Amino acid sequence: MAFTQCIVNETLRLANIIGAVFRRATTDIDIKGYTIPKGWKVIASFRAVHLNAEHFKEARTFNPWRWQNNDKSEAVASPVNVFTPFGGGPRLCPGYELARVVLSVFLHRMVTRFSWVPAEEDKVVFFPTTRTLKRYPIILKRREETRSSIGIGNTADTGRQKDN
Ligand code: HEM
Repeated sequence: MAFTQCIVNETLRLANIIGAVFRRATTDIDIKGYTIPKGWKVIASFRAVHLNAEHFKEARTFNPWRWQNNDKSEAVASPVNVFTPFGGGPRLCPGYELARVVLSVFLHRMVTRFSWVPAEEDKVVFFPTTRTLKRYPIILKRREETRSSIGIGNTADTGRQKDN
């Protein structure tokens, strides 16, 4: 499921359910010329970093191929810790591997077994959390029923090259 991982990464980058985390400074901290005094609360915005064009080329475009083979030509040179959908350090999400497996299996089955069309227009919103306004209603069909009529093969996990 290599390409599925690219889809999962790109989705977590652009539309992660958790946009930021809160921290409290336990001591005075100097960062890039600013001092965060001890006791102050700070918000670490993953979203701001994930959508920063200094770190990701055309950062607001959904481009799962940027993750393929860690293609460096797609990424702007950046430190390794700019992609942090599950946080990092001592409070790193302990469920991150489970979450990735569940997402991957769900997506893989969904794409290879079903086809769908939106049932009505919907919209992604990012505040206070990432979600779709109408829970993205779809009309779902089993692929077995549609494969011959609309010519779908099992190409969902093969990436751009084989999609053409
Ligand atoms: C896409 C799915 C998920 C995302 C994006 C996510 C993201 C995060 C993030 C960013 C944090 C760090 C919060 C912080 O630094 O304050 C966190 C913490 C945590 N997550 Fe997740 N998570 C996901 C799924 C899960 C799952 C499936 C589980 C458990 C089965 C889980 C359990 C936890 C727990 C217990 C913490 C608190 C860790 C601590 O404070 O030491 N998460 N998660």
